[in-house]
Amino acid sequence: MTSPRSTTTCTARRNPPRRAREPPSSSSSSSSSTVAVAGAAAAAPTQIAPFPLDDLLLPSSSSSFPPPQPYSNTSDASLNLRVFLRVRPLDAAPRPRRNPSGADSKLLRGRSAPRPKVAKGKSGVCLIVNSASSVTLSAPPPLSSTSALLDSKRIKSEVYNGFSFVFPPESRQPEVFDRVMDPLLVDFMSGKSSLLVAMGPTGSGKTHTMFGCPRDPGMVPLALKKIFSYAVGNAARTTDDNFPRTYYISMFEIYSERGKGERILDLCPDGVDLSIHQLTIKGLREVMISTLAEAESLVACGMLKRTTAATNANSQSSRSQCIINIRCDRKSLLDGNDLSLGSAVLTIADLAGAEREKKTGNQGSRLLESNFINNTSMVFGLCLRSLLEHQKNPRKPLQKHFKNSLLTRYLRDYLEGRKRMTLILTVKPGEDDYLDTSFLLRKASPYMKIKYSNLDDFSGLSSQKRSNLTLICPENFKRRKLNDLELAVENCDASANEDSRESKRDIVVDDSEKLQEIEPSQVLNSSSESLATLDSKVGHYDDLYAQLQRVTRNEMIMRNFAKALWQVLKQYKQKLLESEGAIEILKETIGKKDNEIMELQKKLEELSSYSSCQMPLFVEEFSCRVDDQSTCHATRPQTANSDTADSVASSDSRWQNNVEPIEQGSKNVLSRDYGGKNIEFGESGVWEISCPVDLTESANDPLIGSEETCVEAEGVASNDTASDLHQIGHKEEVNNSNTDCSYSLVLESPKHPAKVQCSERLLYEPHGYQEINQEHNDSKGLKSAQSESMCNGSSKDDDEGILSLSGNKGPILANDSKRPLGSDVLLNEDPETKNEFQVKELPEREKHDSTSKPCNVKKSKRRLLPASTMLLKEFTGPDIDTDKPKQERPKASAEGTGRSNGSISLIRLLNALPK
Ligand SMILES: Nc1ncnc2c1ncn2[C@@H]1O[C@H](COP(=O)(O)OP(=O)(O)OP(=O)(O)O)[C@@H](O)[C@H]1O
Repeated sequence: MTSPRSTTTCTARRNPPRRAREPPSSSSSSSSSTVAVAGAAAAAPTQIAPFPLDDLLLPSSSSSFPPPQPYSNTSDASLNLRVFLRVRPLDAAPRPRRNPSGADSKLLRGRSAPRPKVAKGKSGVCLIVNSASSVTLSAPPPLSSTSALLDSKRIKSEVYNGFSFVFPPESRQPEVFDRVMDPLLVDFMSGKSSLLVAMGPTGSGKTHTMFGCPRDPGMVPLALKKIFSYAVGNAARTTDDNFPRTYYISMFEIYSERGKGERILDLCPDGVDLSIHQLTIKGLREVMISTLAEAESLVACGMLKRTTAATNANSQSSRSQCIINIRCDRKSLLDGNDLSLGSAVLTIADLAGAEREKKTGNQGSRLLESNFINNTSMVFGLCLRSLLEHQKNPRKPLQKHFKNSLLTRYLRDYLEGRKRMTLILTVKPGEDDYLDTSFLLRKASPYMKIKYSNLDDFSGLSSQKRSNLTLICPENFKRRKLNDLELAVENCDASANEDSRESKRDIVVDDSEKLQEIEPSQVLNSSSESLATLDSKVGHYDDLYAQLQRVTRNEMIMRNFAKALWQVLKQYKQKLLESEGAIEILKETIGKKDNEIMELQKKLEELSSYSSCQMPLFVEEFSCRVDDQSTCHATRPQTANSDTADSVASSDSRWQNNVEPIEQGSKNVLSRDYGGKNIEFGESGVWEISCPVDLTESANDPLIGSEETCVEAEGVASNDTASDLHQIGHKEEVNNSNTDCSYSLVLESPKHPAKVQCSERLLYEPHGYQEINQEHNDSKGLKSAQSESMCNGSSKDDDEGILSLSGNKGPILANDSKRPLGSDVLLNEDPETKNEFQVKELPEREKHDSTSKPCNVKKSKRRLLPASTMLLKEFTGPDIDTDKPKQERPKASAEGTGRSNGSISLIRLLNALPK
């Protein structure tokens, strides 16, 4: 093992301080004095004296600030990122010592300047401290009237609130330490890692705040002092819970050499260029420190090694981002086992300040350095801004800006909110610094809204893994390195601390025996190789982990999809079952209905057979009553090609049988039917069925129900399976005879031979029936015709010649053979066709006319003109306006019978007919 003291002996400043050109600002004197101090420090490379901490460190109790609280124990409000603001004195001359009689008083004697005060309203100042958490930034007054006009709309002053604390220019380092670093140290000692970053424009005092100078030490030396005072105190108190702590320091800087990309340099003595992989910096030396002196020497050595250069803005401007890690390793010595309980790392980052080319006057390589510095500052700010926006709106992804610079890659856990970070902003209050100060405050003040509410839970597996690796890798390297170093130390420095070496040799006793036979360089090489192998494995594990995450996510997606699909399928299955149930119910219903239909059909058949056998009433009623002796014919006399099949037998036995004489002398019912007879059509075509009727015999019969006489016909296919015959017309012809009428039906015959039954009824009922419903089924069970008449009972008043209607309900009986006076038939005197039922085929023209009126049996019901009206029209002329609406007709007859003139005339006419 080596000691920090030994590493300081080979100090060589890589970038020796150069004297800067005189900056234009008024702080030139202070700069030169600072350089003088720094030069003095560099002039004694062999031995770096420890910082005079004791006489400068103010006890917390003597400070006006309250005692420090660890951040982790504070209230919820303090869970935000803590942003401190430190205002550099306008004239940053070295401050007078509190105790001028101290050891270093010679350096400052005679050069002590009064502490610069920034008074409110004092000219030359753009930043005024309002309170402990607020400042006001005022734009400097314009230089000329023209620019005053241009700048008239510029914001004159801005107030920035919410800082964790604002350190005024006169504040001293211990005060800053108490406020900023002490709480971090408390957390650090209790095992929590944290980061302190100093940000600000060049020359604003970042390095001064972090490292200070021998007379005015900054946060790092003060923290080391506190750490070791704590360690000594605990050692004096025997043990610290049986958990002895071991501290290590590692330092490195990230810089850019002539703009050739970023590099990492180990700031420890004999440090070399390093590389970064993930969060691990390969080859970074970590030196164990056991005393304050060792630590201070190591830090001083690193500061001397850090790249600095003089610019117009800062005589010793940092040209790199410097990072110091102080690691505390706790071990358990219980049961004699050396078991690590984990490490906490306190990271302190002194960033190079953003700079303007105009101010720094940089050229060449310095200018390239400026670009690198500004770029790193910008990426750092972008990371924090992205974290803030992500926390404000979690739907916004956390941008991976950290990839754009080595510094942000190394500090990724802090920049993504997994570990606590504290910012200290340093600004210059001069008017010349207005732009830099304004830029910094505008950019960085919102960062105080970043929250650390879920520090413990937020670190996922990946983060945890990275953290472990970060801790493990240096530890492994350190162990191997320590073995090597210990061997070297054993050979060259036998008077070193034997106890310490012995204890460490015990830790690695097995390895050391082997390593004694190996050259140190070989050990180093093998260590580097092992580290490289480990790094590659880490990379491999990272890839595996990323793949695992992808697979897990895909699995979740597929699982959810399968669940949703399963639900849909279940719903469909349920619906299917319901449908099947409904189908079963319907099937049962259909079966029942089928049974009912079968029963009804059976009943119907029974009724049909009964009616054909027992009740010839229908046949009789639908028989053609041309006369008792005549026969009916269905003919086609007028067609050209009707020679062979013109005349069709129309008189069958049933027809003849059906034409039975009815009770003679009975005038109760008179029915005249066209139909009931079967006429067979041999060919398809349009046929006309006509029957002349002699009305002479029934001229004196009382007429009832004549107004509602209907004619229906139905074609029946010969095979009794289909009904294709259509009534497509209805002809009525009136001849100049009051005894003859001709009634025709125009039928369309199908291709198949068919039978036709047609009927027309005129009912006479002196004593009356009000309603007659008839239904006919032929012997083959086919419904053939239906006729319905409204009839009223009637009585004939011979004296008056008036047919009075009245009646009772009753069945219709068989008719007599008297020809009725058809209400809707016309008189025809044609002797040849008299009493013949003819079937004629219509000419083509008439076919078209007829077929254009679709007619089927069911629709053939129509309301005919009352027979009385037709007859009266014929005989009396148009005097009787029966077609007019009822309200336009005369209300009552002259006789006061309440009957219409038409009815009276009809009755008179009927009475006048020869019997
Ligand atoms: N609070 C202060 N009190 C006294 N002197 C200060 C204070 N802050 C800064 N200075 C002095 O100002 C000069 C510049 O400070 P410093 O080098 O720390 O600036 P910086 O921000 O680190 O600049 P850069 O980013 O260029 O490195 C130094 O000489 C330093 O001593």
